[in-house]
Formats: sequence, structure tokens, C-alpha cells
Amino acid sequence: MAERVLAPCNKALQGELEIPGDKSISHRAVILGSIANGTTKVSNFLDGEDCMRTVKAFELMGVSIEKQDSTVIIEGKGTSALKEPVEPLYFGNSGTTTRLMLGILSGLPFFTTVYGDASLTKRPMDRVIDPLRAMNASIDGRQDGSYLPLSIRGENLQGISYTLPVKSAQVKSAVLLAGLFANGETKVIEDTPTRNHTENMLEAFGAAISSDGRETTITNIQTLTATNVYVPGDISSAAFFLVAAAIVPGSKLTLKNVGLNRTRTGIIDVLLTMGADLQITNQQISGGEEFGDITITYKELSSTVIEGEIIPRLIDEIPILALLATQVEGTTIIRNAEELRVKETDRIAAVADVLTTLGADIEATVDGLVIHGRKTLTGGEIKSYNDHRIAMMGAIASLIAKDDVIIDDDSSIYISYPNFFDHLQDIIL
Ligand SMILES: O=C(O)C1=C[C@@H](OP(=O)(O)O)[C@@H](O)[C@H](O)C1
Ligand SMILES: C=C(OP(=O)(O)O)C(=O)O
Repeated sequence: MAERVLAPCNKALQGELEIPGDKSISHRAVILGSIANGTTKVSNFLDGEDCMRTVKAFELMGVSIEKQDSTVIIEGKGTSALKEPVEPLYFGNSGTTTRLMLGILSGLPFFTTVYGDASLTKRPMDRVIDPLRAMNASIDGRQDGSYLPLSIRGENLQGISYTLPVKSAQVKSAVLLAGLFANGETKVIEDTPTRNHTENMLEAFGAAISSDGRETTITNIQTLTATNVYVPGDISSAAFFLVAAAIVPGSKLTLKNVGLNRTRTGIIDVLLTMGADLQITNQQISGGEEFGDITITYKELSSTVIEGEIIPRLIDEIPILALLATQVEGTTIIRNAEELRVKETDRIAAVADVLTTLGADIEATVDGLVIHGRKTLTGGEIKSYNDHRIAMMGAIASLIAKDDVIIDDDSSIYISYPNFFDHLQDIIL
């Protein structure tokens, strides 16, 4: 437990930040580098707790992974060199590790047991177990395999055509990764596009994959070929500072080398719709992933409605967008975001609780939030719910609060943004 007391700030935010690497892309780089043939160098890797769970899992299966600061060198020897781990794989708090690894482990010829922390143990796994079983995977676990702990005995998999019943990139990725080992073709169809980092990276590692953004097909070509991966900054981490600059008068921040993959930039679209002064420069592309610098200057914004197809493009940014909504005139409505109920915590309930404690006017609905702005935030003692995104939202709220904001436990921030408080200090004038 690490309580944090944040005093009122009342200062504008200025400067430049190099946002740490994208969590989703870092996981995928370790996974594909570990099963490919050859040496994969990953630069700007996110040294957060969740990504280290993925690293540790492959180390326990015999892969040599060397880490020097934010560079990771993976000595991939193909899937046949992976060995049965002698101990259960611990996935901590990481939904991405769990669901993507279930896809991989289903096709590897040995036995594994996987488990996680209290939060992960409550998160639904039937969403990946169902399609994987349909591919002939042999998986068992608590409540017939709906929850961790789970055990997996790798089998000969069969390709399937699968229409996603939930808007989830983790489910899509689990099925596509299992498709690497399956006989025949594996197809995933989604009605609303979700993040496509798995598809981009599979292509960069030479997989036989094609996608039109809604239908993705992969066939088993036996081997992937190592390639170097540059991980852009995580837009989900940048989001905290985008909103910080949007709520603290007089602020101007530049966030460098942030991932701009269209399946992730819903927050930029929302900020622009609300009237933000936001510029993107130095746009580049690497491994199919766009990135660039984002400069945002404080300006009064207006309320909006966030719903429908944009939701998967900003799903992890909803807590911090809810804080933004408390600071604009009018009512902001967030709908179709029921997936938030099954994240690290129930984020709809947690956001409503934390922001209510801080003096906001906010209601939780079944699938979202209704926020009436603008309200002066007071301060107070808030719970992080052991959820990194809730803890960081509370910390950003302290920038505009009238009194101290006391976060009961901020240790979850190591999941996705280990140097978050250093960055926060760096930009306070
Ligand atoms: O594929 C990924 O890397 C992720 C997908 C999203 O989850 P879902 O697939 O459950 O929507 C997101 O919330 C999570 O932080 C990371
Ligand atoms: C939901 C998240 O991650 P995961 O599903 O990997 O635990 C997140 O980072 O907000």
C-alpha cells in the first residue's frame, strides 16, 4: 500500500514529455519475438508490471530475453524450442497477457497452468475460452473455464470463422494467435473495429495475414521471422497529460512520439469535437504503426456525447475523459461502454465514486456515465480500486482541486506508467 497526498497545484503546465512505450504493442512484441526465428530487438519497450508478466512467462518457457533500460533483446528459436514451464505462469493484473497467451498456449504441445491477482481472477475468460475450444483447444478451469486459474494442454488446433460477440481486441488477438498453429484458415469478423496491433505486428513478422479492418484471416505458415520493433508512446498514457493541459488554464504541453494508430485515437477525435486546440506534427510510421508529436494548449471546451463505434477507440481513456467532462459547461454523456464494468475494476462505478467524492455531479448508468459540468472539485480521500487508470485520474484531478487529494494506494500505476509522477513534476511550472 502506498498512500499519496497531492496538494492543490494552481499552476499552469508547460513543457515536453516523452511518453513511455505502448503497453499493447510491448506485449505483442514479446509474444511474437519469442515464437519467431531469430533475434528481435524491441526499442522503447514499456517497462511496466503488466508487460514484465509477459516477459517472465516466456522466460519460464526457455526463451532468453535481455533487458537494458527500454531495449529488449529476444532470442527467438521458433515455437519448437519452447519448453513446458515447471511452475504455473503468474499473469498478475494483466488481462492482455492472459488472453493473448491463452491463444498461444492452446497450440503449444505441453501443459500449463495460469493464474493472476484478485482482480484478474474476477475477469471473464469465457470470451476467449469459447472460441479457443471451438478450435479444439483443451482448456479447463474454475467455473468450467470461465475464470482463472486455468490449465491448458496444447492440442492440434483447427481454424475457425469467428464473429466477435464482444468488442475486444484481446479476444480477436487470442483467436488470431491460435490461428498461427491451426490447420486451415482462421477468420475473425468484428462489427466494430478494435485496436489492430496484433494484425500489424503479425504482418511485420511475416505471417500470412490479411485484413480489411473488419475481417481478418490468418493461415499457419509454421515460422515467423524476427524483426526489430519500435514501440511508440502509449496514447492511453498520453491521455492523462492531454486532459491535464485541457483542464488547467494557461497550460501548453507537447507529448512526443505518441502512437497515432487510428484504432486508438478516439480521444483525439473527442478533444477536437469538444473544441480543443491540438496539433499533430512529426508524423512517422514504423511496423505499420503511426506515431507523432501532439501539442495541446489550454482552451475552454464544451460538452459532448461519446457513444457507438468510437468506444473501442478510447475504451481505456474513459476515466480521464470523465474528469475532463466535469470541467466543461453542459452535460457529457458516455454510452455503450459496458466493457468498462469488466476491466481491472468496475470502472463505471469507480469513476462515479471517485469523482463524486471530489465534488463532481456524475451518475453511473448501465453502460456509461452522465456528467454535469462545470463543477469545482474539492479534494478528499479517494480509492484507487487498485486500478492504474483510476489512480492516475485521481492524481490529475488534484491539479485543479481546492484541497488535498489523498489516494489510498497508488502502487498500481507501475502497471502502465512507472514514471508518471516524475512526468507530472516535470511539467508543473
Ligand atoms: O488488446 C489489448 O492490448 C487491449 C485491449 C483492450 O481490452 P479488450 O480487448 O478487453 O477490450 C484494452 O482495454 C486493454 O487495455 C488492452
Ligand atoms: C484494461 C487494461 O488492461 P488489461 O486488460 O491488459 O488488464 C488497461 O490497461 O486499462
